[in-house]
Amino acid sequence: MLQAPPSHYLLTASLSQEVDHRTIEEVDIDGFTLMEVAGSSAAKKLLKDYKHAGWSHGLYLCGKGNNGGDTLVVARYLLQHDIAATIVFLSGTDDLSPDAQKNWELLQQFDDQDQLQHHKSWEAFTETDLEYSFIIDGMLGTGLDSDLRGSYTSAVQWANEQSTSVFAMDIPTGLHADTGQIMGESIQADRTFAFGGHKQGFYLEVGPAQTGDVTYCELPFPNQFKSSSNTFLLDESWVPRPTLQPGQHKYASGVLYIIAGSEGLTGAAQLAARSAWAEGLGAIILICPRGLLSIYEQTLPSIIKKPVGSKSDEHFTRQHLANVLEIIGKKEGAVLIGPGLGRQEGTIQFTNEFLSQNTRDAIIDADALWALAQQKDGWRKPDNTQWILTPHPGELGRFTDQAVADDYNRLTFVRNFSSDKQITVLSKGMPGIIGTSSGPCYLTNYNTRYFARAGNGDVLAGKIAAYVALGQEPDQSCANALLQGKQKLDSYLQDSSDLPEPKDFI
Ligand SMILES: NC(=O)C1=CN([C@@H]2O[C@H](COP(=O)(O)OP(=O)(O)OC[C@H]3O[C@@H](n4cnc5c(N)ncnc54)[C@H](OP(=O)(O)O)[C@@H]3O)[C@@H](O)[C@H]2O)[C@@H](O)CC1
Ligand SMILES: Nc1ncnc2c1ncn2[C@@H]1O[C@H](COP(=O)(O)OP(=O)(O)O)[C@@H](O)[C@H]1O
Ligand SMILES: [K+]
Repeated sequence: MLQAPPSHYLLTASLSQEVDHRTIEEVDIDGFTLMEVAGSSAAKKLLKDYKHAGWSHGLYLCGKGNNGGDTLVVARYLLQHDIAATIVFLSGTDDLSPDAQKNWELLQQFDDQDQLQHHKSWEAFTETDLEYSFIIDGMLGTGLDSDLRGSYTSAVQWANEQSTSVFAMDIPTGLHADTGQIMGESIQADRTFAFGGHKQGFYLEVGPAQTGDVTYCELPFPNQFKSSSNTFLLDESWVPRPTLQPGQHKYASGVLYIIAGSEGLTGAAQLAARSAWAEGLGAIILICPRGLLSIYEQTLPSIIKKPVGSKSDEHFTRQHLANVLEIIGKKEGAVLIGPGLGRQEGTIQFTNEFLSQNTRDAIIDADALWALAQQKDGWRKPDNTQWILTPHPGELGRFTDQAVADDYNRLTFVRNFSSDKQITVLSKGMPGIIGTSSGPCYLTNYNTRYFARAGNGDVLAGKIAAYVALGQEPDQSCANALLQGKQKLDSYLQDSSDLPEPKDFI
């Protein structure tokens, strides 16, 4: 099972509030202290990372809640470094949260050189006309409860039009912490300092474009308070690399059966087989309709081919079922089914009967997903097997009548679907989402659009299947396959500005 470190737990707004609250109530670290840790941590990172930027004057946009309070702490630290501060209180200063109020009083005491100005409304501020070295967004944090109201909208629009860098405290104002949707308007930050946890919405919908770079600032929250998070950020900083143990015998270091290909779609089978082979498997056995054997004999020399049916067969049908089950019954191994199978009626019947009788771990991709979805909800994974489904958004949508158009709904659906069906689901797209049978979901944070070319799904399925055949858990196999593709993408882009092709990810 994947085990994300606490820095990679993704928080919703309510979980953030619960963690704050429990830390204050149960471990007796008060809110003022938490605010000090949050603001000082962001301030120190800013001072360190931008020490050569020649900052002289910052603009701080503050709401009346604790997000505004964090921002006043930042202003105080930077003032200590001779960076003047203009504070704009969008909701005035009469109704600040108690900790923000304390910090406002404190900040004024640190202004011994008259470097602090403030305005008690957005309208009061727009009358002035100074140049600022940066803008800090401390208007709203996890307390956002609706589309932006009042002058918050104008302030956000104005900040987004400035050429100055914008740094968001905790979350860009207007971005929904759970869904990644924009609530009317949202700050488009250059960088976001996430206090005590990344928010789930950073990685959904437009989240990545609004947050800019995300910097995690640790707060003294006991890890167990975050443990009800069921969503995690997947990146190479923590996912264990696969440990491949080449066996003495070809059948001892992982056997993968691939059931793929049909007339006109043999390329998908070849890409999946090559991709899996590159991971060092002992043996790959490509089961194919006999009519296609000659193609694979020429293109896949390292792969063992087991043809079924007669020479005129160019797609799978039910008549092949007994033979296929017999082949995969011979040696332990995993099964990849789907790439290029086609959607003939006979193939759909073959696939569904195969899946109901197969007792091997199975990776179900492409046309096998199509076949499965034809059964509507009337399918169950046989006991004692592990299944991984790898749907792209269109394929995922066939398993549900609910809308999965936005990422939050997709995440919710993937979580419920994986747990109801007791399977692992790799929902392809941006972000990629791995859903597991026990509940946890994992989100990618990199640009997956480079993979949106025909054939990349076959390569990905081949990699996942290879890792399963080598004995990795399903969630780990999906994570490794995704991140391996990302690594290949990064190194490809270092040398080339062309669009990568599927072969570049093998
Ligand atoms: N001690 C702690 O707990 C810690 C907290 N931390 C920090 O606190 C942040 C959460 O603070 P928070 O809960 O005070 O909420 P926050 O986002 O500042 O604003 C709430 C106010 O906004 C208003 N408002 C809401 N929606 C609005 C809208 N659409 N348009 C306009 N106004 C709107 C609403 O006003 P009302 O409707 O009540 O008049 C409400 O009063 C968190 O993100 C982190 O930065 C951590 O750093 C350290 C520990
Ligand atoms: N390494 C990877 N990391 C993230 N996403 C990936 C990776 N490889 C493939 N994908 C996802 O798979 C999709 C391609 O799969 P799919 O649409 O099924 O294509 P096809 O079956 O035509 O090859 C990409 O758009 C991307 O979302
Ligand atoms: K903010």
